[in-house]
Amino acid sequence: MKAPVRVAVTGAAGQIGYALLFRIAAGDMLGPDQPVILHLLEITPALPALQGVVMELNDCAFPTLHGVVATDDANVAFKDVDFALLVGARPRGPGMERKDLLEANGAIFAPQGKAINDHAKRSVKVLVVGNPANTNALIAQSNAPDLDPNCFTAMVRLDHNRAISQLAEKTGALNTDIAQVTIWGNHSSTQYPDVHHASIKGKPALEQIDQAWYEGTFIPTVQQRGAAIIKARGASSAASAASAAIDHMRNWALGTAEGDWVSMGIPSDGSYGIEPGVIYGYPCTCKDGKFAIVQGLAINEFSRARMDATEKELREERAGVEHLFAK
Ligand SMILES: NC(=O)C1=CN([C@@H]2O[C@H](COP(=O)(O)OP(=O)(O)OC[C@H]3O[C@@H](n4cnc5c(N)ncnc54)[C@H](O)[C@@H]3O)[C@@H](O)[C@H]2O)C=CC1
Ligand SMILES: O=C([O-])CC(=O)C(=O)O
Repeated sequence: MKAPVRVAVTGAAGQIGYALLFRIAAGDMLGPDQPVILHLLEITPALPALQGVVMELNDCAFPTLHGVVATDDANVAFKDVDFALLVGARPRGPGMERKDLLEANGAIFAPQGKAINDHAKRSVKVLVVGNPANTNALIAQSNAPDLDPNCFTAMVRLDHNRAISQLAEKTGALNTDIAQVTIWGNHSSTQYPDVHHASIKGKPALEQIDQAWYEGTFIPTVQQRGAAIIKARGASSAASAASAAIDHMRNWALGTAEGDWVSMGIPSDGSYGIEPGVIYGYPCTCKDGKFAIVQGLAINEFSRARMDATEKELREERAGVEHLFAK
């Protein structure tokens, strides 16, 4: 067994929290040889419910769970943490876009970014799940000037996994037969699920699906999947979101598979003509705890227009929250 690492999860008494904590504690995120100490943050009124979750975590007697800290104080929650999953935020209801949550949720991420800046390990890996995830990640990052900007990422992995599953279902392949799918841009309905470089059973995906299905069914299905789940369940996706968060962190910490990549919302460095200063979904490989953007992919006009549209939305979201950035 390795020495334990500290993993903060905010919104720990919420829907996603309930699907996430037990898997992290069981070793699904960092491996069965990596003990964790969970740091759980909630708002004060949710502390009794959080205590119930802590009781259940303890009752599982997980070999990899070496401790739990439950608190309503962000300075305690982020103290010395190696990983932080920022889930705590309001979910949307039917008929809303995720950016409609910006006013209610944006304000959560400035103080949390500052608390991470002041208390977390300098190597902390932060994943923002709470919506609108990309812009909330930007708010947190801008309030953490002492940390490497690349400590902050946003979750587009659920969209990535949805894209894989749609392709598998359409072509009768297994999820594991599909590689090199990309979600560019925002975790919103402007995201661009790109299969131009993807393969199914080692052969180009675009040769195995027709363009009409790609444009008319696949792209809108992936873009609108969150809304479809809300309509069906009456609540936003929780178990699949938790699973994607685990995938994102596991790959970031432990690496991506040879010959494949994953989609991560990361600070743009100008790659693919995307303006720096937004958190944008890119194809990434991970090694030794660091991510790198996959470079050199050919971008045709179809892709360019969609990559630019989602960048534009992110710049607009940013313009609406600049008052929350650290001065
Ligand atoms: N990026 C993605 O792919 C996805 C993002 N989401 C988003 O994740 C967020 C959480 O979703 P659910 O767990 O379903 O919501 P939920 O309402 O069940 O749970 C949210 C929890 O956060 C807590 N919370 C609120 N403010 C907080 C603060 N300042 N500090 C700590 N905790 C706080 C609440 O008390 C609540 O327990 C929502 O914004 C939702 O839209 C959901 C699915 C996928
Ligand atoms: O759609 C929502 O509001 C929740 C979410 O982000 C998703 O399921 O992708």
